[in-house]
Amino acid sequence: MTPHDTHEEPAAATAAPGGGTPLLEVRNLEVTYARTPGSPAVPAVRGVDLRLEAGQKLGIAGESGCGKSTLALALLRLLPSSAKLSGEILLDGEDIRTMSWGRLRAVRWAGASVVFQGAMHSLNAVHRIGDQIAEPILLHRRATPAAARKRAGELLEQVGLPASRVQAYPHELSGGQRQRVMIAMALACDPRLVIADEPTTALDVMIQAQILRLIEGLVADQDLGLIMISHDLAVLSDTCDRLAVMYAGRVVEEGPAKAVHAHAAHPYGRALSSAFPRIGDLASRRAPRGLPGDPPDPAAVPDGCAFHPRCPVALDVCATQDQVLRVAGPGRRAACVRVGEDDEGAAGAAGAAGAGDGAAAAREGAGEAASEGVSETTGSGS
Ligand SMILES: Nc1ncnc2c1ncn2[C@@H]1O[C@H](COP(=O)(O)OP(=O)(O)OP(=O)(O)O)[C@@H](O)[C@H]1O
Repeated sequence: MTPHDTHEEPAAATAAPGGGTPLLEVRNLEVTYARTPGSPAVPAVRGVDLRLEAGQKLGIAGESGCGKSTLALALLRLLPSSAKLSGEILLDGEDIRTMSWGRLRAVRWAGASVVFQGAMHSLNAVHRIGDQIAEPILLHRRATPAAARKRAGELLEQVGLPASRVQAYPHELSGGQRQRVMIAMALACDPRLVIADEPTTALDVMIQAQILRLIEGLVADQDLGLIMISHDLAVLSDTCDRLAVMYAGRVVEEGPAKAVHAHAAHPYGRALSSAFPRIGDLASRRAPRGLPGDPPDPAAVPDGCAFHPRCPVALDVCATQDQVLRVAGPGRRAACVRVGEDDEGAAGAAGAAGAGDGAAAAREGAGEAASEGVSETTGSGS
């Protein structure tokens, strides 16, 4: 039985206020990459559910290799042919996974669009910026060349660049300006949903903040849905309404962004949030904590909870029992057997381990918590 089968709560990564059709609903999404003959397949995304309304901003966080980019590519069927995709991806109720290529081409610009990291690689070095922005408008909006060029200038102004930059080539712009151009391109056909995969990773902190504010403003003005992907929980909690934390291809925690960042319910969420400094931490010069160990090879995910070998508060049961998302507070879910304990046990032990003592020392803390009456049967869920 997959964890998906045993969800105790319906998928509610972002609750639909009116209960109507959400902008995006992802149900039990699985992506597996085939490898060369003889090598095991890589299950990169394993049973992910998401839900997003227009005007909402969902952050997806996790370490390198946990499947964030695969999830982003899957949402618009941009995966390589070696990837096998299953589940449902409903954009305004229409399944992206099963729609025709013709319909998909239209949806890719007008329904949803993607901003990738590294704008220099995504822009064509030999074409002027204006022509590159105008191209999808010509193709998908059937605009005249003059109207498409005019719209390209307007879009540049919308992202804070002078319309005259339509004449520029990518190498004539700074990294931050190029990222603004990528955002202008993503908005060219008035999409309902924008997926931004590490949109500010290559930029310095000041430019990063400007781009994030720009994205926030555009989402608010145009009532877009936004999915922003990053390894940096602090950036996501600053920009997004809700957060989903991924580990080894699964969502292991979800909830209101600021609450998850400040006080994660899953030990992995806590470790991830202590790995990135908050403003208060910088002021107090508190050093960010690392997370010992590496994420598992997706082709050989450990039995039980995939995080248990690194978990500072793991119990014996975690090595054998798969964990499913369970209620972890108002609007929050986490896939941890220890959800529901009082915080002093689990979070206290997590703090000890996060300070760098390693998993073994932390397990001692967990053991103490367990001997103080923490039930190992707390919501086993499997
Ligand atoms: N085309 C591919 N073929 C085979 N395996 C792949 C392919 N693309 C990604 N993977 C594997 O799938 C897993 C998830 O990768 P993915 O890029 O989605 O993770 P990520 O969380 O976005 O990482 P990062 O933050 O480093 O981009 C990794 O183990 C990766 O090696």
